[in-house]
Amino acid sequence: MHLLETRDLTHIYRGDVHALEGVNFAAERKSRIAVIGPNGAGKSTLFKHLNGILKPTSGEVLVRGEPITKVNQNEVRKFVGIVFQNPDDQIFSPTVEQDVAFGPINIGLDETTVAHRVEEALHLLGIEGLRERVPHHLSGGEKKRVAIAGILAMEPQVLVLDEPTAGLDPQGVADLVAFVNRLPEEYGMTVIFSTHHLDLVAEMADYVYVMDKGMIVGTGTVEEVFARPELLARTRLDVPPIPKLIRSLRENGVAIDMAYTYEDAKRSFLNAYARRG
Ligand SMILES: Nc1ncnc2c1ncn2[C@@H]1O[C@H](COP(=O)(O)OP(=O)(O)OP(=O)(O)O)[C@@H](O)[C@H]1O
Repeated sequence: MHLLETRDLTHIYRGDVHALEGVNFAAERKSRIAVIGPNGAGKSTLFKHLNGILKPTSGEVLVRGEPITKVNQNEVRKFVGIVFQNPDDQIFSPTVEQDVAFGPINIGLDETTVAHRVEEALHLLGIEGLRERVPHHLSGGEKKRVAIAGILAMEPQVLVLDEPTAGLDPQGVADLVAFVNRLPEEYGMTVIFSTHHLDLVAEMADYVYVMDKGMIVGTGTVEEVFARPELLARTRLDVPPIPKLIRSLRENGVAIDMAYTYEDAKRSFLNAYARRG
């Protein structure tokens, strides 16, 4: 049994837009999953099915093995939290603090629990200083943190992030990566995210689903997917510079370990250098 699963999921929007066609997707506990693919591939549509915002045209979504249609809506929302691409779509309270409290209040938690969860979420995102601010007056990156805090305050087991780095500055991206990477080990959470930046896949995922035209066209570990440049090219994505350089060096006879991130590459280069004596 998977923690979260879609079986033959098909979604046709009004106007005969075939956004998803027979998608089989599965996520396990504590996994970090990237969903990649070009604009319009169906990533956001898939995500909206994962907590029942959309209803399938055909196929089904299963939460811990149970059809989502049989699970109480509140339970589903507690289980799977989605942070949308545009934070303006989910921020609407007069202050940051109230906004982060909105979800927990809505699922009927008592005042003390709500206060505790809000504190923890503000702290985790490092935005305690913004608590009295009007969300609509915040910068894009600040709003993104507020949106994530609002979802985390629900303590979901699955956190879905739709293009989480959109609008973040480089330090904001680094902070987000470090923060998200702690969630599986420290909180037992599963993280599912979409991105157009393959560097982020290397930094933040263990497993990858490649989508194109509403279908899953490839899956595998980061290593497996990056080893298939033709698959990435088909979806208008390219292998990032670090693994590309290291692969090229290996093909040219340099004994160096494969690496996908900056830190791993540094280690590989130093090891190769040391081996040369
Ligand atoms: N509400 C809607 N009504 C009709 N068509 C829609 C709707 N939302 C999305 N679509 C269409 O469904 C397809 C999949 O869109 P979706 O937003 O899921 O793709 P995506 O992979 O998330 O794209 P992006 O990378 O641009 O965010 C696209 O052709 C899009 O135009």
